[in-house]
Formats: sequence, C-alpha cells, structure tokens
Amino acid sequence: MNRDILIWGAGAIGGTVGAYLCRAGLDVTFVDIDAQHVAAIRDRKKGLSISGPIDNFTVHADSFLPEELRGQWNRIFLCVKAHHTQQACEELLPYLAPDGFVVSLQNGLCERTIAEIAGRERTIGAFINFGADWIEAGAIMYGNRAAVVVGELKGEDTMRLRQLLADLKLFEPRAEATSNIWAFLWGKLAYGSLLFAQALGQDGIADCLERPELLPLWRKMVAEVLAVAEAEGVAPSGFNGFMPDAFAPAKGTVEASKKSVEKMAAFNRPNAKTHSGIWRDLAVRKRKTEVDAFIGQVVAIGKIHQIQCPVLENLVEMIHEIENGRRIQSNANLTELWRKNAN
Ligand SMILES: NC(=O)C1=CN([C@@H]2O[C@H](COP(=O)(O)OP(=O)(O)OC[C@H]3O[C@@H](n4cnc5c(N)ncnc54)[C@H](OP(=O)(O)O)[C@@H]3O)[C@@H](O)[C@H]2O)C=CC1
Ligand SMILES: CC(C)(CO)C(=O)C(=O)O
Repeated sequence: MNRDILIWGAGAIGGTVGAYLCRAGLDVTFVDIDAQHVAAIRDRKKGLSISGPIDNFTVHADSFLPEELRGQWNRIFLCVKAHHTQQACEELLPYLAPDGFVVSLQNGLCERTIAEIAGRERTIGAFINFGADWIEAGAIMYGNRAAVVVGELKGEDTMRLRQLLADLKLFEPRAEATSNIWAFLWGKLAYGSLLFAQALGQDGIADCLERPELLPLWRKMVAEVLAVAEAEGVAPSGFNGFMPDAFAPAKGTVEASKKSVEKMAAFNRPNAKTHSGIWRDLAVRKRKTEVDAFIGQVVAIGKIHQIQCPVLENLVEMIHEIENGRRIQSNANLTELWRKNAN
C-alpha cells in the first residue's frame, strides 16, 4: 500500500512543515542527502526538533537517504533549494504514485521544472513566505509565521487541492488556496529580488529595507520583475506588506512604495529569522545561492520578451562574486548597485 506524504529535502522548510504534519498524526516520511540529519530524525533518542518563538517540540519519523528509499508515496512535498529541483525531481519520480502529485514548497518557478519532469497533471504549486533556518542535524528554528498559499497550475478547484490545504492548515491555520498560483509565485520573485539585494550586505531584512537612500533601488529592481511578469501575462499578488502595484511605474508612486517598504520592514522586524536564506547561504553556510534559478530566471525570461533587466543582471553578478570569494558582503555593495543603475 502507498504511504502518504514524502518530504523531499528535510531542511528549514521541509523539516518545519513535515514536523507539524507528523505531530498532527499524518503519515510523513523524510528524505534528505545529509546523512547526519537523516540519522538524527530517525534516531529515537534525538528526532527532529523545532525550536523558536512559535513552537518547541520534537518528532520522530521515518527518514532516509534517497538511495535507501523503497515504496511509493501519494504526495511528495519538494523542499530543496531551487537549483536542486531538476536533480531532486528526477530522483523522486520512482517513488511517486502514478496518480500522486508533487507540490513545490520552494521559491522561484520550480513548478515549471517539476511539470516537465513529473507531468503537469502531477504538479501542484505553492507559495510560502514563513521563515525557518536549518541549525544542525535534527534541529530547525521556525522563526516566523507568514503567508502559505497553494494552487493547481491551471487554477482548478480540485479535491486533492482541498485535502492538501486542509493538511497544510495543521501547520499554518491561515493557509489559503488560490486559482492563480502564478500571481503569488511572481509576487515572491519581485519581493525576492529585495531579499537577494539584502544578502549583498550585513544588515538584516528590516534594517536593509528601511535604508532611505535605497528606496529608488527597490523601485527600479521590483519594476524590472513586474515588467517581465506583465509580459508573461501575470499580475503579481501582494502579501505580508509587499504591495507590487506600489512599485509598478504606471500605477505606483514614491509615497506608495515607501509605505509598502515600511510595512515589509514592520512585518520582518520582530522575526527571529532576521536575515534571508540567501544571506545565510553566503554568510553562514558558505555555499552557492539560488540566484541563477531565481533572479537569473527572471532575467532570462525577460530576454525572451526583449525586456532588459540591468539592475537584476548586476545583482546576479554581485551575488556570484560573493559566492566565488571575489567580493565580501558589505552594506556598501547596495550603494554600489544603486550607483551603477541610478540613470
Ligand atoms: N528557509 C526559509 O525561511 C524559506 C525558504 N524558502 C524556499 O524554500 C526552499 C527550501 O529552502 P530551505 O528549506 O531553506 O533549504 P535547506 O537548505 O534548509 O533545505 C533543503 C534540504 O534539501 C537537501 N537536498 C539538496 N538536494 C537534495 C536532493 N537531491 N535530494 C534530497 N535532499 C536534497 C539539502 O541538503 P544540503 O544542505 O546538503 O544541500 C537540505 O538539507 C528554497 O527554494 C527556499 O528559497 C521559501 C521561504 C522561506
Ligand atoms: C526571508 C524569507 C523567509 C521570506 O520572508 C525567504 O524567503 C528566504 O529566507 O529566502
């Protein structure tokens, strides 16, 4: 008989959501490539611990390296970083029931890749904005609640979507379903451009957003993402203080974008996760970020539509320089990014 939920990538996001669903009594199995993390989760004496201001608890669950897996699952929650999507998706296919689905709990447009590999009808989209950090094997810090939205790729209202939403509400009671998941995914791409810029410096998200001299940079950068989204026929949705229209050249004003920045900063300021996952990849985990699969993808889609995104292109370059040790994370990087693009 098939098992129910397979969390593929048991890090900050997969670990948090999986732990909640496991605690609620659902049939949850974890897969990860980190052998120590996998061993901790299945160790009866250790387990998977969620800590932080929201909740503190430990669950014990079946946990495997990909090569140890046997069987099939009805629902696979894909929770790896965006640049690992293709590989993970190819690996997970043998374990997905023929009538099952993959839901992407990721940033970026990973649903496109998943749909190509697993099939459009076996893919569900999700937008997540809550904050969590992987601390060490078996330990995750759940830092703040935020928007969680799920949707079928073509917007239908299906029984499997309703069931998924009901289950995700065990984690985030305010989770919603949408008939336009692409609007949320593009909204996150636009907001995410601010997070990638934050990762260039030392400040946390709230302090960085509130640097008054950077407002014109935020306006220009978000406007680039919005132009590409528009060319794709998507009007991005807002969430947690981010109001896309405030940054749209035709609709927004300086005042409106300032208000949105204040709201985003107010949303982020109390959060235990002070810095973005991108910042943490560079500063703490010392590893490559999702920049190519995230900002780079917006630039590439822009090119298809003959839309230039000079700020985003510079942002990608600067993140690469930090990844390659040719630049250090410094608040001055953001001033430089603005100086290069002020005209
Ligand atoms: N953390 C957050 O607060 C938020 C994250 N997101 C998005 O969620 C997604 C997941 O991020 P996050 O949970 O932070 O990332 P993590 O790095 O914490 O977790 C991903 C886990 O997947 C593992 N992994 C990598 N490749 C594979 C593979 N092929 N098969 C199985 N496991 C694999 C990683 O191992 P290893 O570390 O060894 O590579 C890691 O343990 C990203 O797209 C991110 O942008 C969105 C909103 C908030
Ligand atoms: C900052 C956060 C949690 C979104 O609010 C995020 O998406 C990230 O860390 O990459």
